[in-house]
Amino acid sequence: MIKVVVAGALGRMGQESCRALVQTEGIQLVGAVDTREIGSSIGPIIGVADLGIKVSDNLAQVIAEQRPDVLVDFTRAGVVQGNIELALKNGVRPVVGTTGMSAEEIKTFTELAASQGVGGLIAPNFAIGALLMIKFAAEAAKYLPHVEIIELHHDKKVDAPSGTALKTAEAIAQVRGNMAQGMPSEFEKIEGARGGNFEGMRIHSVRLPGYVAHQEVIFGGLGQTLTIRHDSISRESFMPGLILAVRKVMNLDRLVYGLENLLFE
Ligand SMILES: NC(=O)C1=CN([C@@H]2O[C@H](COP(=O)(O)OP(=O)(O)OC[C@H]3O[C@@H](n4cnc5c(N)ncnc54)[C@H](OP(=O)(O)O)[C@@H]3O)[C@@H](O)[C@H]2O)C=CC1
Ligand SMILES: O=C(O)C1=N[C@H](C(=O)O)C[C@H](O)C1
Repeated sequence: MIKVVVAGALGRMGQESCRALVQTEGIQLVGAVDTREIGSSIGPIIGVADLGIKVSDNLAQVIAEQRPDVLVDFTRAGVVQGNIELALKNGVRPVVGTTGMSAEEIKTFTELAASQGVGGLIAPNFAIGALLMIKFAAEAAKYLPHVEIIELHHDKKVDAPSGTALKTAEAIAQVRGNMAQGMPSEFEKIEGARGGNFEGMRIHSVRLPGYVAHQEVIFGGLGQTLTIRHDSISRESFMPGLILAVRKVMNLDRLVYGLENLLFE
C-alpha cells in the first residue's frame, strides 16, 4: 500500500486528487494539509465517506505521525519549495504539480534528492494529452522553427506563463535553440503586446472565467501554419497521470522533471 499525503488538499487540484487517490487500489490517503478548514474531516469535503482524516496545517507533523511514502503537492509557488525540502529530508517522495518554481530551484531540489537518494517528480502537467502536445511540438519545431505559444487558463491562476507553456518552450528550444523571430524593428504600443520572450519564442497568457487549462502551439512556415492544441476540459484530465506518477516514484532514486520522462521511457 502506498501511503500518500496531499498538500493543498482543499484547493481545486487538491480536492480532485484526494478523490482520485481514495478510489485507487493500492494507494491510501493518510493525510490532508491546507491552510483552511483545519480539523475538519476531509472525506465529506471531497464528497466521499468519512475517512477519519482531519485537515492539518502542519505538514511536518503529518509526516512525523503518518510516515507517508509520497507527498502530492498542489499548493502554490512560495509554499511548495519548503514542502519539497521537508519531504526529501524525511525520505518522502515528492510528486509535485505546483507550478511557478524557477529553473534554479528545480536544479537545487534535483541535487538534494540525489544526495538524499530519494525519488520524486516535478510535473508541470499530468494530462497525457498535454505531454503528447509537448512531444509533437518538439518534433514539429525541427521542420517549422518559427513558433508562438498561447496558453489559456481560468482567471484564478496566479502564475504566468503556465508551467506547461514553459515546459513546451524548453522542449522546442532544445530542438531549435535560441532564434530571433519577427522583425528586429518591431515595437509594442502597449507593453507586453507581443507576450513573454523565451529564447526568441513568444508566449501569450490568457486568463478568463470559463477556461480550465488549454494551450495552442502555432508554427508558421512559407504559406502555411500548423496548430497543435490541447484542452483540459475538467481537472479529471490530470488524474490518470497523477496516479501513474505516485506509483512510478516508488521505484525512483532521483528527482525527475516532467512526467513525459516516466511515460515515454
Ligand atoms: N501539474 C498539473 O498537472 C497541474 C498543476 N496545477 C498547479 O497546481 C497548483 C494549485 O492549483 P489549484 O489547485 O488550481 O490552486 P488552488 O488555489 O485552488 O489550491 C491551492 C491550495 O493550497 C492551499 N495552500 C496555500 N498555502 C498553503 C500552505 N502553506 N500549506 C498547505 N496548503 C496551502 C490553498 O489554500 P488558500 O486558498 O487558503 O491559500 C489552496 O487550498 C498551481 O500551481 C497550478 O498551476 C494545476 C492543475 C494541474
Ligand atoms: O493552474 C492550472 O490550472 C494549471 N496549471 C498547470 C500549468 O501551469 O501548466 C497545468 C495546467 O495547465 C493547469
